[in-house]
Amino acid sequence: MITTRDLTKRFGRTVAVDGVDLHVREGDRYGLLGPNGSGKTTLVRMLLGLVFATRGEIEVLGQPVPKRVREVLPSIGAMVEGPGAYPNLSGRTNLALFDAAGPGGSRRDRRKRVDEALERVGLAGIDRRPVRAYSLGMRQRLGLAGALLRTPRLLILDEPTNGLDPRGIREIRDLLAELNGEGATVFLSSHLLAEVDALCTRVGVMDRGRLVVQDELDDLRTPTGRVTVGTPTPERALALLDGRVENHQGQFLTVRHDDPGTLNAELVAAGVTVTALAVERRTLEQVVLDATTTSADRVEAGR
Ligand SMILES: Nc1ncnc2c1ncn2[C@@H]1O[C@H](COP(=O)(O)OP(=O)(O)OP(=O)(O)O)[C@@H](O)[C@H]1O
Repeated sequence: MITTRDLTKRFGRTVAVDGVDLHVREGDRYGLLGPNGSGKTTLVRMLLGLVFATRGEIEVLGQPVPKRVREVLPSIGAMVEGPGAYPNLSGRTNLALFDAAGPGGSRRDRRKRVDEALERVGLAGIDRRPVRAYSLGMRQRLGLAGALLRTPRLLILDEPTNGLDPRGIREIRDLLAELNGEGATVFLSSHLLAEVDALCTRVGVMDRGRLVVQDELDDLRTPTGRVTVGTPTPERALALLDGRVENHQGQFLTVRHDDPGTLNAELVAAGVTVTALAVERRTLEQVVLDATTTSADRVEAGR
């Protein structure tokens, strides 16, 4: 769906995007993570032909970008850096104008399409208020409605939940999962780990212009070599596993062990009731921390 090779963008002496090989496959829910300034927005803009690359190649929906970008844009729903809207017009009028810029049938069809898009993003009840009176969250939803007008095969969204409250974030996440279930590939950038963790199946991590991680989320969450055991008799388990328990809290023990099966057998054979058993895995946060350098605004003490 999206492939880049050695994609690079320089702004003067700044290398905003540095040799990125991106692979987004059909059906993915791909989350591009990275701190502010790591190059996400520049990368997203290049995918849409809004910024020209200094070096490298881009293919979106099988076509080279920017050369053939006009052919693929009708199949893409995009929202990049704060939805642009005419502030003095209502949300509905803005969307109607946006819709009018594309192909698409009778007046009735167009109105229906606008209504459906507003409904999907939770703005069905909007009145005639101008967009300038909208909250950031409402603007964000309006931008998303614009991206959904033409049942896109591919959604490219830069920080889609920016400015939304927790409930709004949840709603947009559910909506994106639903659209993905209906066949749309979702590619989004975010600086929020939890958001990507909750929604995405595939993750890329940017660090100072470079793509330092790209993998399935499940494959990134490798086991840590520890198993969490729940038991109503933790003392007995502690005595049995002497020296292998790293942490003990109430009825839960964290045990250094590679194989939950043999651990369980050992506990049961010794008469310990096991009520829970879980392999501990690396969190996405750990993956990101391991892959990235210290944050750009941190100043280390010199020696
Ligand atoms: N038009 C531009 N001119 C000069 N430098 C730019 C321009 N656009 C981006 N940069 C620089 O490129 C780097 C990457 O910026 P970019 O906006 O792509 O990062 P980001 O990860 O999207 O961050 P944010 O979340 O803050 O948008 C930054 O150092 C930024 O200052």
